[in-house]
Amino acid sequence: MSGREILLRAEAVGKRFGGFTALQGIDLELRAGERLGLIGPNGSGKSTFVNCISGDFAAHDGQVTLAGKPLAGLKPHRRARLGLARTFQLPQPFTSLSVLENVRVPLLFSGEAAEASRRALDCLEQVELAGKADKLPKELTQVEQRRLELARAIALRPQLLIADEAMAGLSHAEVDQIIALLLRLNAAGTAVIMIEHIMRAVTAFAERLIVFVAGRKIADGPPQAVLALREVEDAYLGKQ
Ligand SMILES: Nc1ncnc2c1ncn2[C@@H]1O[C@H](COP(=O)(O)OP(=O)(O)OP(=O)(O)O)[C@@H](O)[C@H]1O
Repeated sequence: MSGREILLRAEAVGKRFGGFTALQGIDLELRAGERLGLIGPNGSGKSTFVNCISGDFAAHDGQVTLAGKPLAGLKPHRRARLGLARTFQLPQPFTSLSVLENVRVPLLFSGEAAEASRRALDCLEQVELAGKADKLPKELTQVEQRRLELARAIALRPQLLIADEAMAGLSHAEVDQIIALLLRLNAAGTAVIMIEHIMRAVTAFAERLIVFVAGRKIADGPPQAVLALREVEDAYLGKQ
């Protein structure tokens, strides 16, 4: 892994909401094809960090580069074209469009219009939703809606996929389905940052773990070593 090039580099990223500091001094290097788990107690800044990377929020401090290109000032769709994709904690499909159309939308904006339908169907096959291409999102089960959210995210063949709690509310078997799907995407070359509270999913998936507490990164390393740290245990027991 250490031989691969740096894909994402975050340096001293900080974000405030009014007088409240939600993130401070976050440094992170992620290599191409890496599987990173991002964990931390509720409110520790995980989604805020993802929002700063994805362009949904503007960071107040620091900078983020993807494959060496600064992301500051770029709208989310421009970041998507550079190879960055994310899912949201609550799936955000276009409710009046079919499942297939939902996956076609990002492709239409990317200049791949001619082959958008073929590519959209290919993405639905990857997430095992091709049989429901003509359904509306509301006709899907919860796990199918999560898979649709992932299909929309991978439509542009991202180099980096950030999955923000893609498994919340799912059954044990459904969680396994999403882990398998993310592992397949990763095996095909996509780096993945998994933000997740379901610890067995994180440990099954991630080859490296970072931990946020109160807007700061307190640990970064191999999962078993990170989870054995006293300060990580304390954070989950509410001692920090
Ligand atoms: N738009 C916002 N305006 C004000 N405060 C915000 C906003 N978004 C997040 N925060 C605050 O920033 C802190 C970090 O929130 P964030 O959602 O990033 O945490 P998280 O680690 O993702 O939590 P969870 O695991 O519950 O999703 C919290 O205290 C939250 O209330």
